[in-house]
Amino acid sequence: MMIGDSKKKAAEAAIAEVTDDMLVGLGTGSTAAFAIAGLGRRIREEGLRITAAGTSLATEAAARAAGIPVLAFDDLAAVDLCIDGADEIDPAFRAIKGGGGAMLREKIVASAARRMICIVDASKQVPQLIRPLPIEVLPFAHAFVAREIRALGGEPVARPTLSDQHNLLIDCDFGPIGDPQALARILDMIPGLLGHGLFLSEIDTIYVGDEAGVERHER
Ligand SMILES: O=C[C@H](O)[C@H](O)[C@H](O)COP(=O)(O)O
Repeated sequence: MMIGDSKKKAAEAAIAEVTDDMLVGLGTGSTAAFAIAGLGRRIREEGLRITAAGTSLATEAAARAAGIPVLAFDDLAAVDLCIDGADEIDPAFRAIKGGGGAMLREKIVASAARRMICIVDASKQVPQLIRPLPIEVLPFAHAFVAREIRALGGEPVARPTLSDQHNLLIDCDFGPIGDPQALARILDMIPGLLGHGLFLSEIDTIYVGDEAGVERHER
C-alpha cells in the first residue's frame, strides 16, 4: 500500500468532524491536500456550508480550486477547527512541522483554533522527535541566528527556497530532541528567529492512517 493512501485515509476520517458553519483552518502539505480535496467534495455532493482560511499561499489556491470559500486570515482572530499534517509526532502529541516551510503561518492558525486535528500516515509516528527542525529566519539575522543554533548544538542548513513571507528557511539538525519544551523556549527567545516547527501544545486529536485503517487518538 502506498503512503499516499494512508494519508488520504487519515484526512478523510478527519474531515468527517467538519460540520456546517465552521470556519476551518486548512494546513499545508500532501496530507492536508487530501483534506482540502475531501472538503471540496463534501461541499459539492452534500452541500456542506463552511468557510476556510489557509496556512500558505499554496493552500489558499488549492482550497479555492476545490470550491471552498476562503477568507484572508489577516482579518480573523479565531477559527473553529484546524486540520493539518506533520512531519513527525511523538506519543505526547508533540510534533515537528515545516517540511513544506509553512510552519510560521501554521502555528498562528493552529494557535487561533479552538481545536487542532493532526493527520498523518503511520510512518510519521516516532518515539522521540529527531528530524532536522525547520526554522524561519529574517534574512537580516541569518548569520547571527545560525551562530545561536550552533551554540545550542544544532547544525543549520539553509534551504534554497524562501517562505511565503520571503524569509529564509533553515533546517536545524539537533539529533534526538530530548527536551522539546526547553528547546522551544530558547528558540522562541532568539531575535530574528521568527518561527520554528516544534508544535508542543497545539494538537488535540490525531488521525493516523495505515494499511489496516485509521486510528483516532485524543490528547
Ligand atoms: O510546512 C509544511 C507542513 O508543516 C506539513 O504539514 C508537513 O510538512 C507534512 O507534510 P506532508 O503532509 O506533505 O507529509
